[in-house]
Amino acid sequence: MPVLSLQNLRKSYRSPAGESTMVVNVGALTLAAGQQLALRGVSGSGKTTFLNLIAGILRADSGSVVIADTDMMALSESQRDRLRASSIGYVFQTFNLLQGYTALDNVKLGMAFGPGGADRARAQALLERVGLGDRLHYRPRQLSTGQQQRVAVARALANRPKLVLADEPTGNLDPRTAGEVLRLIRDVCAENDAALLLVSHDDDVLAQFDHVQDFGALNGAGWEVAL
Ligand SMILES: Nc1ncnc2c1ncn2[C@@H]1O[C@H](COP(=O)(O)OP(=O)(O)OP(=O)(O)O)[C@@H](O)[C@H]1O
Repeated sequence: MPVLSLQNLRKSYRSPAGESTMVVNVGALTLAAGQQLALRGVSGSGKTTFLNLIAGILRADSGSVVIADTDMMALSESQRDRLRASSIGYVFQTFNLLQGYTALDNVKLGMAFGPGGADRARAQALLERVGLGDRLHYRPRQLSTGQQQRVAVARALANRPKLVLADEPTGNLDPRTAGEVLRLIRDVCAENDAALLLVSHDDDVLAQFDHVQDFGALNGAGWEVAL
């Protein structure tokens, strides 16, 4: 059974002038456990919208998104939130860390709704693995941008999700740290047999993937991807 299976996914936005613009129009995409796919896309091409539809943060106008055996489109918003918390790790472009909490607590909170609940030892081990062993008790505003991004990566991976979505996950890191963080994301996904769907415009990031698709060219034409 695929970890992610979507069909005929469409999403339009209304412009401030009231015109409807279709931003996502994807015919089919299937990812099995352990598969890793990168989508190359320029700014504004709809990549974040696409990931938000898969994560159930946004609701599509039509089409289907199935995570393992659960149809996202059939769920209420709170059910989608629960499914996302238990099965999906999302590394957001803007991190979305909770400002009032330490790095360690941010990772533990990310685990609270997962299958194993909050696990301090695992949270600490992941933060050590992203090079933040000496920043466990720092709050986001006491961390550099790149350090915040690494906390976000640790949080997304903490639950051993079946599906990991990553939106420019290394966009704020220097090339060396970016390479390490990307390696970490890919290794943890491989260890857990998780599927990984990453979007980026960075050629160094894309070069690490065996499977790369051009999102900008293919979205809108109702494209289909099967690895
Ligand atoms: N709530 C909204 N209402 C109207 N238009 C929107 C809305 N959200 C996004 N858009 C438009 O949809 C398009 C795609 O936005 P999206 O954030 O998905 O792009 P992206 O490819 O992730 O870009 P970036 O890499 O710059 O983050 C943009 O042109 C944007 O103006």
